[in-house]
Amino acid sequence: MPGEKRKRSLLDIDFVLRRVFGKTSFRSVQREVIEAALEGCDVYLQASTGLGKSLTFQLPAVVTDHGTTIVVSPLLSIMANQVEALTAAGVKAARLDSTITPQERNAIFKDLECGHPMLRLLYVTPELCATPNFRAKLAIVHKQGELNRIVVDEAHCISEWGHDFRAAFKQLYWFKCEFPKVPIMAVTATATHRVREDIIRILRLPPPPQLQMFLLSTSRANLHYEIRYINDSINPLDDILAWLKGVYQRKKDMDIRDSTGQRHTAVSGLIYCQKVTALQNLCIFPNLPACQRQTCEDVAKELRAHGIGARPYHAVLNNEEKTDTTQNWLLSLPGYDIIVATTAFGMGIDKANVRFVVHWECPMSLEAYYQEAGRAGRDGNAARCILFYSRESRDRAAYLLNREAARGANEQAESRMRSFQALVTYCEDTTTCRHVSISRYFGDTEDPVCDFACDVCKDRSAVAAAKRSGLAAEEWVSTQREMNAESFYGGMVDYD
Ligand SMILES: Nc1ncnc2c1ncn2[C@@H]1O[C@H](COP(=O)(O)OP(=O)(O)OP(=O)(O)O)[C@@H](O)[C@H]1O
Repeated sequence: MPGEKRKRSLLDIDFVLRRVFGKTSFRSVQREVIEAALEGCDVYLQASTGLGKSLTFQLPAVVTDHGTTIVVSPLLSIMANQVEALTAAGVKAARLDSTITPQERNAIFKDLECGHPMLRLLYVTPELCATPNFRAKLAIVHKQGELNRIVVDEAHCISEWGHDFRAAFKQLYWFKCEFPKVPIMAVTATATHRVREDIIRILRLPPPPQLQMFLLSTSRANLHYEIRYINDSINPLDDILAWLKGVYQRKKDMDIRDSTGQRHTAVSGLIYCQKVTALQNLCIFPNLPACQRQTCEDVAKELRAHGIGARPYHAVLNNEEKTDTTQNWLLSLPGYDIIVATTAFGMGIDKANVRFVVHWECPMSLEAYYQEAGRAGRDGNAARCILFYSRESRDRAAYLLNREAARGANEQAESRMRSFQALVTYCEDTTTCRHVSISRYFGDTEDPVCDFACDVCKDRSAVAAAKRSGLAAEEWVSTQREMNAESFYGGMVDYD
């Protein structure tokens, strides 16, 4: 970008922040990242969930008065939500994926080839970037001097050591080979040291100072992390009901004092449950104890029976039901305070006031847990992240991972198992601050300050006692596993 224009862009960023994005000030390093992008640098940005990383590539794309930014994203839902929000803000943005019509696709291609594309941001999948047709279109845009920047969102998907490896991401090295002068911006919340090295190497990002690295702490100070130790005979439902009722009561008491008049049950939350429907459940886990057979449907129904506005969300619902549930939850409507969902829910969904995220059972990796828990408290206010951990659910998750590895269904089995082990260590540990454990896993340079925002820092000995009384003994679990494999794994052994 010529000097004068660049200076003007730098002056315009505060105006665009307010006018287009409706924000009053920049958060954290947003300004520095945006300035580096506008200076034409390649950028690596690693920062916590919910920090506002999207703005750091969206704003430069808008403030530059010509040209297009290509955003490579792994998930259609993320693409759809970002394009919708940008369009609502009056920004010309589109996505090229399987969901658009041939007419829409042609219109996008026509715009790209016209010499002065109107599209400021074009969201694409990594698979599309590997196709000769799309590459040829980009070559035209580049030749016309209108290819401003390539953004690789969720860049950890590039690494086989990452938790969400996607083979097509590895082909993105093509951008630097073909367009060496077009800056690349790689963005992620969840990269370990090894994954970070892979991202930089595979994308062929240049050394500093052309590459500007922004490595921020993964810590989310406003999240309160806690583990609740259980075993197969304990149903998390009773615990959650008691906790929720306590929250509502405290809100009710405060409302009376403050006369705010706000609905005291308006506490937005997400409960992650592994299982989908009773049918699927019965097929896979026919012999599990009742509480372990709970599905999204069951949990939502139980909560509703206690007057709590909970709705299920899973793959078997039809699109209309899914949209209805999501929209009403986003609007915080009565009856839609809590979504009980499989982990597929939440990708790309940005709801500011989620006050809690509960994991009903053991998640499959520390990265997945950090990302899912990170959907709480995106407004910066305090939020709770509760994980119900049992050794039986740990072993069932490990069994599934091993089975997947044995079937050769996933070549990244080893790294998935390593990340799962990290999650188990995190759960079993009763002496290290939860924020510190997460930060160290991601290789943050400094330990975060917790300020009693986790169960360990609040009361270490109570956590140790809860673990002793809540978890089944290792000996018992291993005996059950060996002696009663079929009922322990709920028929999964037969299922093979
Ligand atoms: N400067 C700002 N002031 C106020 N809100 C902001 C600012 N920047 C971003 N936000 C808001 O922060 C929220 C999170 O932003 P975004 O979705 O970009 O997060 P993210 O860093 O990509 O997180 P994740 O990795 O979890 O997806 C959004 O609602 C966004 O509008």
